[in-house]
Amino acid sequence: MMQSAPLWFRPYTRQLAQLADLLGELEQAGFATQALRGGEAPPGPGLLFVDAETDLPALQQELAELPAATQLIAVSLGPLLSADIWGLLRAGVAEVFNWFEVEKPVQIVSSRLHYWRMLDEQVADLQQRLIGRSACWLNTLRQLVDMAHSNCPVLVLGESGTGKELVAQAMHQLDPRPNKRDCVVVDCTTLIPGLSGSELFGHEKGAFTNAISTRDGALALAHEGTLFLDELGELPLPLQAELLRALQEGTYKRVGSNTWRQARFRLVSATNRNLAEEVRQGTFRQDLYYRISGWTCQLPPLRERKEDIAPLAEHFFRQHHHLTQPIDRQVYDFLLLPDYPGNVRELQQLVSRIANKHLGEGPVTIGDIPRSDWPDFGRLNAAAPGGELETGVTSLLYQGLGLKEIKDQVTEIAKKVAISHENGNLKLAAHRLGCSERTLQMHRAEGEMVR
Ligand SMILES: Nc1ncnc2c1ncn2[C@@H]1O[C@H](COP(=O)(O)OP(=O)(O)OP(=O)(O)O)[C@@H](O)[C@H]1O
Repeated sequence: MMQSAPLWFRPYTRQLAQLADLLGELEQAGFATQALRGGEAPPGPGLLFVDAETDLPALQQELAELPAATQLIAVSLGPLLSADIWGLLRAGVAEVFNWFEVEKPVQIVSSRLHYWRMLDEQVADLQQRLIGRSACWLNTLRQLVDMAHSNCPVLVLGESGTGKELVAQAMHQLDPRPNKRDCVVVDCTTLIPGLSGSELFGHEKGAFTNAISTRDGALALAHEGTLFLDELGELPLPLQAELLRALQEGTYKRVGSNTWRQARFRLVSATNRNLAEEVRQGTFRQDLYYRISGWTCQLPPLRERKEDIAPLAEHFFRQHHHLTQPIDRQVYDFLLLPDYPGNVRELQQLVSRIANKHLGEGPVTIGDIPRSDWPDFGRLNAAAPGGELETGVTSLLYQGLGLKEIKDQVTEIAKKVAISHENGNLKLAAHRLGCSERTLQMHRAEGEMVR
């Protein structure tokens, strides 16, 4: 099968005869390959040909200048040291293998490309519902697709309002199991230990007062589907033991019954608590923690992905409030100011208040912001004596930094904030800062080197 776009490659080896053979094998398998010259932007996934003689530190520096999401396979034409392999992976390469050591090397390339195509399609689809375009959010979405295609139990961690439930639902939707059934949500804050987990395991008629009929619990309802345990950190200790048994054995008993029943489901749990810390303190069972956290997905707080605020706000204005008119730039600028301890939910509520105050058919403007939501002008004037900026600078001073180092640090923060607030658009960020675009390009390249 011929690929639509050529598969680009860059040779970092002098074994040109072997390289030609290997490219021939790829061509024969239907891959059109094309050498990418230095300075050219990668048009899609690519191959890096290396060997034991390759200057890997220089290559790693080169990789740091590529866009963060570039999909790369390193193909070695000879054995590499383990440290070099890990170095390449840390530099952002997804796969490293020795062409002459593995069986079916073409198949490795082809499977990886196939997976990446599926990944890109599913991430683009997810972005319609799980809004965000920041690098860390895109990483989260890629991880989400990976997790959905694995069998592991997944633990979703994140502060309140970061989208844990949304992520769990998306994982169920992406789960490729044929004939999968429902996603059953259990809010662990509502489980009552006195009922011995009737909500989870079900009960027999007469098992306790008010058990007027036999009822299935969440495990039975989630059979062949997904069980989503929300706020798992709140699960009472006695129920943790029973849940562990059910997960280990795949069997459970209804409350008041002696019959073992089977349930097979995909487990997704979520919490905003630090479960690892709770395990250390003995308030959460270690064995259960290991059982539920086959894969851990940490959702970033909104304050760490401010580029996502504008698209999220736009989504809420358009989808939730059906506003079609333009949103004034000053409104977006205002929305960037809060720290959002309540994360996306807090932004959603703020957008609702603005949308509800908006009148008529004109654009949404700064006058639509309710007075109670106005910025804390004291905090905004942080540059004034005694403000946050002064506190920060004082701390740098006492760390022994001189005027130039302090100036450099403040400059770097200003560049980072401006780029983030302009959604990565260097031209607009440079305009805001009154500096050249090139100054910001250098800032970005340095940032990516520490990626
Ligand atoms: N990336 C996103 N795109 C669109 N809507 C989002 C996104 N993230 C969160 N939301 C919305 O924000 C609200 C809170 O999300 P959700 O309930 O999934 O968060 P949570 O982390 O489970 O919160 P909690 O821990 O408080 O239960 C929901 O209305 C959800 O639809």
